[in-house]
Order: sequence, then structure tokens, then C-alpha cells
Amino acid sequence: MELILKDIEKSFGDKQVLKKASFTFEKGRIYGLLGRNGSGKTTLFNCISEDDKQDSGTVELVDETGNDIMNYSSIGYAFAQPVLPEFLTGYEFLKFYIDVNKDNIQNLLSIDEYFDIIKIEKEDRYRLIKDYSFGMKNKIQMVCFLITKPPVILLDEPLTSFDVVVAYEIKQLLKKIKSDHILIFSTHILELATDLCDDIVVLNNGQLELVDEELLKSPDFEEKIMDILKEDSDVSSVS
Ligand SMILES: Nc1ncnc2c1ncn2[C@@H]1O[C@H](COP(=O)(O)OP(=O)(O)OP(=O)(O)O)[C@@H](O)[C@H]1O
Repeated sequence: MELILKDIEKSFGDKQVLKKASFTFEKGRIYGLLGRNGSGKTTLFNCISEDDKQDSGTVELVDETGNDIMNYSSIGYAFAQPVLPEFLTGYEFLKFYIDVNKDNIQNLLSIDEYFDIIKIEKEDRYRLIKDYSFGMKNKIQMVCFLITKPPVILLDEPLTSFDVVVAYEIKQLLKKIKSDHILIFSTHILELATDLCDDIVVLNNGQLELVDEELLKSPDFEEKIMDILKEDSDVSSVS
């Protein structure tokens, strides 16, 4: 399975954010998407998830036989700011989520088993989501992917709100599920990208570029990435 982006263009007014961005993401790999503030990472995710429509270019999800298998449930998108019904308890929300997606779930576990996986304590499961910490809300977003298992998972700066223990747990979880998914996450934390990802893709001047594997291993990797990102003339005045 591959997610194939071809010549994606997106502008807001006269600001051209994506300029024929093309890339092929493969199943079984975790991709770290690096780019400066305002380089267009969220815009790219919105085009992939169809939350926003690109001006031109195509997004295809193709299976092993080359058929486009993209449908409404292909993309799971975890927002940097979790969007959840705050008036429900965590337990009620998961029950609701399972209910509305029941035709699309394989190997369903019990709600408590899902809570166990994301390590939300028993007493917190029946509290209102509005009283959850930011990290707990993020965990609830993550568990939705474990339930419906969308083939493509987009994570917009996912681990920044987690404490070190939770970040470690979520990293292990992502590694465990990666063989069945295409995982792409945007981050500003270089260490996280190198630690967790199989590939690093840079969004620079509106285009996507794979960072050479040799460069990832090189001792002056950090410095070289900085050089690449500093070249982004579109955002150099932003950050
Ligand atoms: N709905 C919109 N209307 C107008 N401009 C927008 C809109 N959405 C994004 N932009 C502009 O597009 C550019 C890219 O924004 P985007 O949020 O995609 O960047 P980003 O790489 O995710 O940034 P950050 O790392 O700061 O989260 C920015 O200049 C932003 O102001």
C-alpha cells in the first residue's frame, strides 16, 4: 500500500504554500515531517485528509494491485489540539465511537482493554473529558486509531504534550502498529524524528524532499537539517 501525492498545489490568497509537492509514502514505515513554522505541514495534512481541498494535484491510496482504495475511513488524523466532546466521559466517548464505527471495526476489544493499552487509570475512565489533561485527551485521540485502524495515520505534532513516560509509551505503541499503516507525523523535535522515524521528509519551499539516509547517520546531521530548513525562503521571516 502506498499513499501517492502528486503535484499538490495550495495557495491562500496570493500566498503559495504548497508548490507541486509530490511524495510516495509506503506502508510499514513511520515518516517524520519536518518544516519550519508556517511551511505548510498542517495545510498538507488537511489536503491529504480532505479537510481542505488542494487547488491542483492528486492524493491516491493504492493497494498492492495498484487500485485506488481511498475512502472516507482511510485517513485518521490526530490534531495538535484534540477535538473531543468534552461533555462526555472518556468511557462514554469510546462507547459512542465504537458504536458509530461498528461496521468498520475488526478484532474489537473491550473498552477497558483499550483504556489499559493507553494506560488511562480506572478512576479516570468515568470522568468528563473536559477535566482530562491535554496528554489524556491526546491519548483518547490515539486510541481511536487502535479501534478503527485507518490505513493512513496523520499526527500533527503528537507527542509534544506528553510527559517522558507517556511519550515513551506512545512511541512504543506507534512502533507496534506501524507494520499495518502509513504513519506520518509532523514535529519540531528533531530528536523525536530521528528516534522514532524510518524516514524524514522535509517540507521546504512548498515541496517535499526525503532526507538522505546517509545524512541521518552523519554526526553533523542536526547542523545539516538546520541548513536545509533555513533555506526555506517562504517562512524565513516567520520564526
Ligand atoms: N485558512 C487559511 N487562510 C489563510 N492562510 C492560511 C490558512 N491556513 C494556513 N494559512 C497560511 O499557510 C501557511 C502554512 O500554514 P500551516 O499551518 O500549514 O503551517 P505549519 O507548517 O503547519 O506551521 P506550524 O509549524 O507553525 O504549525 C502559513 O503562512 C499560514 O498563515
